[in-house]
Amino acid sequence: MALADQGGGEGTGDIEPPLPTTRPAEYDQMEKWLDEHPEFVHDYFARKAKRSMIDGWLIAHAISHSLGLVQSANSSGSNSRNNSGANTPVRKISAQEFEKGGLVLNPMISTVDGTPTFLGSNSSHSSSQAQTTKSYRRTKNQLKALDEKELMYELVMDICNDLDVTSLCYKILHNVCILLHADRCSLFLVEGKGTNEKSLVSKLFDVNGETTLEELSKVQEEIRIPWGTGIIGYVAEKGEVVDIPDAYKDPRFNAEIDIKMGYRTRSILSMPIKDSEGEVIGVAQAVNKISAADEPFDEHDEKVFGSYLAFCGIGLKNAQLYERSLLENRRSQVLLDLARVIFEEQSNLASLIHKIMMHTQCLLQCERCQVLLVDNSSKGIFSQVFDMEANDFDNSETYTREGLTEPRFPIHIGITGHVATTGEALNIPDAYADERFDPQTDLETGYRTRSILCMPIRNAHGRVLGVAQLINKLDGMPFNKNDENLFEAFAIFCGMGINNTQMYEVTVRASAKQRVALEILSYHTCAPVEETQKLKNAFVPSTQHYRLLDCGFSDFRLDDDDTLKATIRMFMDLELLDKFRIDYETLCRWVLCTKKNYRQVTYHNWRHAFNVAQTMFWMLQESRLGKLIGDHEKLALMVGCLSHDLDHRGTNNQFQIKTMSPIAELYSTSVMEHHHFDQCIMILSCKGNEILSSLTQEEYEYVIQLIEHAILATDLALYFKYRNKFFKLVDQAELSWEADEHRDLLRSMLMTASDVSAITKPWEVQNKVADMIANEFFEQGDLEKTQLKIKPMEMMDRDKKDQLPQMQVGFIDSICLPVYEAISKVSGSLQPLLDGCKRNRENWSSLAQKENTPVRKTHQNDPSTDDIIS
Ligand SMILES: Nc1nc2c(ncn2[C@@H]2O[C@H](COP(=O)(O)O)[C@@H](O)[C@H]2O)c(=O)[nH]1
Ligand SMILES: [Zn+2]
Repeated sequence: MALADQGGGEGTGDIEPPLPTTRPAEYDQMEKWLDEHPEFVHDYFARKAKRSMIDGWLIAHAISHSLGLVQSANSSGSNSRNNSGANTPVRKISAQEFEKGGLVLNPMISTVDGTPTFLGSNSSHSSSQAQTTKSYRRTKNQLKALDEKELMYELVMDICNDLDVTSLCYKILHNVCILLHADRCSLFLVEGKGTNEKSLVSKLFDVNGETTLEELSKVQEEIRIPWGTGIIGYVAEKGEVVDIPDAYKDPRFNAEIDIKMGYRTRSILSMPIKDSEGEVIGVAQAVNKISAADEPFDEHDEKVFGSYLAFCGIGLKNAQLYERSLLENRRSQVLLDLARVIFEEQSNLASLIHKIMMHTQCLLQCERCQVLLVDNSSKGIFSQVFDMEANDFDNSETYTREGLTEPRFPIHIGITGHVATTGEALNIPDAYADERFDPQTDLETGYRTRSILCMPIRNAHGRVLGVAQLINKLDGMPFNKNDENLFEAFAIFCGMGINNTQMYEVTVRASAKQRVALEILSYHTCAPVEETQKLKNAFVPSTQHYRLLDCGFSDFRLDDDDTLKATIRMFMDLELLDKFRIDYETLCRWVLCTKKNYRQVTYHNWRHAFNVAQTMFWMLQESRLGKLIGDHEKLALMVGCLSHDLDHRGTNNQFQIKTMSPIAELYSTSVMEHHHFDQCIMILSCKGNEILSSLTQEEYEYVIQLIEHAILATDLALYFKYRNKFFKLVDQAELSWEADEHRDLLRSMLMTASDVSAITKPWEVQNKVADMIANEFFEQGDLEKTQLKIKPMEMMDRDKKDQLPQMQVGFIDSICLPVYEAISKVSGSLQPLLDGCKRNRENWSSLAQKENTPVRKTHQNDPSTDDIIS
């Protein structure tokens, strides 16, 4: 928004109407008076200025540095660019400001009305400005009235607190004019390091006692003088004073400027300005002493000049250091802004690159900015090209013209190709003089490329992801060192941002692929409609029919359909359907699906899960436990038993770890048990399987937590961990139904008792089941031998199959008997389990004696068998 528009608010009266183009004479007089009374102006504004006026000033001064870009970008503060990410404020300063000093801008902030701005109300610029204006300055006439000592004191005081280089230089020259009665003064500052790179740049030129700083900064062009050239160059190089009475007689004098300015130089007094270490940091030059007889500068002038410049040197050095620190601060702010912008945009590559280009173009003030990304799969081509022109700021919709250029073109062509393939940054002042430059696009579009700055964009590992290219600086100059440095920092941030975004996109794709895979999987794992209908319509025989309340129950005589119906019968008898409003068809589908998700492995299959559930059912129905255990717990225990070995692969936890299976990557302990629980949740959440859907959220969370606990408890490692606590509570008759921890322990022990309950079954059943278990172990042992090339533990080594009886005795002694003894103490009705277990021990023991091998405590999860496991 232009400054004149600021007063548009009707009736605000804050801003004066714009001045007419031809100003009345008194305005000029008034302005002159104001110029001469800065302390009054300052005081007046401090008291009277409105915030809108200050904003107007800030905007006007910011805009003048940033060409038309700022206007269009400022107006983008509206929400019209939501998708493009253009709402993110862009710091509107150019890289040139880093070189020369100028406005000091605050970090980007939002104004009270939410419009993004970088024009903070308490900018450090205003504080430095305040330093230049707050000190009281005497008028020229007042100064004339002072004697030489007083004058020197006044003029030293005038400069000693000013930290703004431009204002300080102006004051120095203004004061030198007064001190030396010079007609004009100029000041040149040293730039660059090392004799070869050093030069002198005019800071202020031809200042006289009347010119204001504002007038000077409007008209002055930069004059650059090579080191050692002319009078100024000589003074700087030699560090000596040069006093020339008649300039035209001195061969070092260059009359060109006189000709250009229409001025006649007579006498010159040129003197080095040195810092406290004696290093020349600038040259001040006084021209034409004003005196009645046109006398040149004399020795006294040299002395006065020298004394004053000694103070000026210290002040100037301080101001330069201060300016540099502000510069560094601003550089950090710009890079921080960019970092923030980059890291807040991680999801959309196009939007991220747009933001980067917007910031780059604003900062480095160039006609075009391009980002070309190397194709991920085929490294030989650029697959994405983003192109932004300076005037694209005006049109939010066409901000990046990705696709205007052939989107897939070979990487090795032109400047960008060179940078992408070599990783080398290029700063080309004249594109047409560089043989790597391909003028084809210029020819086709009529555009004229002049200067190019091209940088590789790398990821954290140094891999080139693409290139960023700037074309034609707006000021017509080639890109300089400062541009290179800033652009390099940009490229580093871009690399990180682009890498993150690409990774994010890969992750999103992977996650989408995973979801598709899960959809397919869930289709295949869910029960088919016909099977569900068949089970739903089937007659479900009684508990007695299936002998579900026989302690010696075996599934051998049941076919698969019977196992499904018997499962439903158990849910019915436990009244779980009524208590938890489980839809009958949903229960049928869930049971079918659960069965389907058991693999056809030798032992850890659906039949095992069904048998475990039957033992739990028997315990809940036949013992006093059924009265003490709550309905939610019963539901969780039954679901837990049926789900506790879901998707078992016939191999144990150690095998998952040894083979570094994906499941072992997910979990470090109770590896398979966690997987069984995950599968259980997956099935329970599948559409049509939601048997817990009528529970309140709180109930649901509680039951799920109980299921998880129940399934994890089937890891014998956890059984060993917690059983002693339980045994102690039981032995000391301290088990309390009120204590959650005791209930947890009891449920865990019931899960173990059910899981290994084949050991309690009649001998024919136990013998057959033990055979299945042993065979599954041997299958794992075979895999370990053939695939892992390791010696399996004895229990899994088919060469040791004769040792099965004594191993079974070991299993009974170390795992089974203790748990059955403990739970039968909790409820006498559970004694049949202990009795059955003992009977089987007898049988295995006598077989072992026949084999004549000593009984060994042998089990994979028994801590006392660590020697065997290792
Ligand atoms: N050596 C034997 N191990 C057995 C027997 N019955 C069961 N088990 C093992 O116990 C755990 C139970 O956990 P699960 O949840 O995986 O079923 C498991 O390691 C079984 O292999 C047996 O008669 N002998
Ligand atoms: Zn099991």
